[in-house]
Amino acid sequence: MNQKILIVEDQFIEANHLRLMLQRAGYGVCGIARSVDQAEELVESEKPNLVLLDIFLTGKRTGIELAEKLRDSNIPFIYLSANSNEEVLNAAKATHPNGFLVKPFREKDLLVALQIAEYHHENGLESRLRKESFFQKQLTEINSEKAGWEQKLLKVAQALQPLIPFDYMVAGYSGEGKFMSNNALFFLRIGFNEYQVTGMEGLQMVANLKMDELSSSQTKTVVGPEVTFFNGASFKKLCSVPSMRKVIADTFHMNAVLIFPLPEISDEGKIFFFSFYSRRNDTYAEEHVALCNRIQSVLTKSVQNMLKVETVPPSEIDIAFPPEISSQSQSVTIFDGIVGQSHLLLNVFDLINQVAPGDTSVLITGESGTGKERIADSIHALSSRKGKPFVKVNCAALPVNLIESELFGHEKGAFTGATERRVGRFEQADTGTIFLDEIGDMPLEMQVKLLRVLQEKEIERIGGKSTIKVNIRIIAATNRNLEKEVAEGRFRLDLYYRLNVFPLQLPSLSERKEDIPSLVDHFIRYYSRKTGRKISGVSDRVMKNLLAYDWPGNIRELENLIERSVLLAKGLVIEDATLPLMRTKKTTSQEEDGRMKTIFENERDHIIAVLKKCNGRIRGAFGAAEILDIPPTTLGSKMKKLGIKREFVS
Ligand SMILES: Nc1ncnc2c1ncn2[C@@H]1O[C@H](COP(=O)(O)OP(=O)(O)OP(=O)(O)O)[C@@H](O)[C@H]1O
Repeated sequence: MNQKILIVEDQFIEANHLRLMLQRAGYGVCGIARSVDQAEELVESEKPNLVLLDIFLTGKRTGIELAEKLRDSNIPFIYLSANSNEEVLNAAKATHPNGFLVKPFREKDLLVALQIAEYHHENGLESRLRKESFFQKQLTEINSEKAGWEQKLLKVAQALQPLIPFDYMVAGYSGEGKFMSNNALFFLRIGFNEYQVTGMEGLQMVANLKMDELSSSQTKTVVGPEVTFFNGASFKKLCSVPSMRKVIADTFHMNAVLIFPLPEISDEGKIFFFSFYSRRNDTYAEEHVALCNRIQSVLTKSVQNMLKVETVPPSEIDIAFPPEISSQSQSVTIFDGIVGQSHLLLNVFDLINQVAPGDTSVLITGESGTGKERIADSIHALSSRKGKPFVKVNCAALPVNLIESELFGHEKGAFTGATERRVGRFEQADTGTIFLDEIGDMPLEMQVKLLRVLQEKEIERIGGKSTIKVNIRIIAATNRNLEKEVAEGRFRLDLYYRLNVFPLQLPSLSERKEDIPSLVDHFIRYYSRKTGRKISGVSDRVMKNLLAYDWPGNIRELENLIERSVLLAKGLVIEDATLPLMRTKKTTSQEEDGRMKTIFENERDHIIAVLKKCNGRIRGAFGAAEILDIPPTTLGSKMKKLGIKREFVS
């Protein structure tokens, strides 16, 4: 074991004790630092493989500051700390540690934590390399295909998504020019593997700008030769002056950008570049810059090839560039039964796609009824454990005195009433997955036992004399704020860190109201089939109310309401759906309730108003598409997305 470990700990006795434990286990200790300054020097001179990091140290700076540097240098680290308050915990969590040990800990805990950290670090590197080599393979395939420039770039966009998350991507030359205006492509993500692709004309139309206004924004958009990113406030500042970035941010509500130039490809001094935009305001980080630098040369070669085989000379491409093409690939069906296409849900799909194949523990958080159990089903179904046991345990529903025997099992005669041997849930889940729902409700004394299962992958039946090895993947879920639970002493910090290897936060329904129309459609179809009733939709008034409601019970509440309404509907359309009055916002006009409409509601209302004027007619002269100045196909897809049905508005 040639591992060099740096100990960053200001308590001399504790540091020395740690050194002895590590050396006994065969690790090399390359230094002990008492402050962040000392640690920085040792990191520089000794290049440790791993750092054990106390949070509060001698001097003003804390271990959390050092952690950020370690992350940038790709050095794994484990925090050593006593239970801390919520603020410190959140800051520590944000640095993505490779482990967390709560003092005092046993030698065994330390060694297991080290093994896990090494495993995750190597696994992380390995999965990164795997993803990157898969991307290179995809590029080779794309290059060998006989397809047009836009089709090829679309495939590049799809291949880039798992490496660089984005909601909008631009590819083209920086600055103004004929070549650029005909070849720049814009990719709006509208599904898991689905994009709407437009040229400049398409963007011009959606942004509602004149072509010369857009060209002038384009001229002002400078792209340098370096990979750069802007998140949140710095992105806002970047967009405070006119540019293409401002147009995109304003039109599609973006909050971060990563600019990835390919300086070797230039035309009359203009550099070819990709820009990735995200609606989240913290998406991009140094790791994306490093990734871009690693894939830059292969992507450059690939784009050069695509440009070479583009048969139509750029100057001959005229304005007849298809205003919109879209793509949909097979993989859209992998999340069968999980309805919605909001960017927040697409982010969740990306994370599931990333984590499902491995054995990593997953912690799903989110309000009650947001679909945590649904997501757990999906992770198991997409993993290599599919077809093996999937055992669900609701920790809140188990009586405290039965929970241990339920989870671990017991031997015959282990306690009064144990007349038979019982195989516990962990054993039942062997080779498969166990889903621990409502983990935040697990009593503290059981948490210690669960921690042992997670660390040692073995259990002991109550009254049993030997340990039993189990091979299980753990998915846990809670609607509680676990950080708060830890800070208030109700949840063990070390267990929290062991479960939180891969956190998955589900958005509430009120954060993704644009998914309501498709969820309503889905539940109506489901309950119509189930009850044998023929219901085709909800009236426009009902949809308005559903969109204005804030859904404290999330999807479950919506599902229950639709189930009830399907049963009670008098005709083919649900005309009445009673929502709790207190929480329904008035929808008649924004002046009445003082609430400003969202862009989504505004767009929906405007389209409905136009459709009403045209008696539901979409195409042709005086059709809604003509009045709205968008292609009928675009209007069709917008109506679908916004839950507008022609028959209900005419
Ligand atoms: N995206 C979705 N598409 C369709 N149905 C969904 C979706 N998400 C959840 N549901 C349905 O909503 C209901 C509630 O979901 P689920 O039980 O998974 O929520 P939960 O977050 O685990 O709730 P709790 O915290 O109360 O246990 C279920 O009937 C589920 O099938």
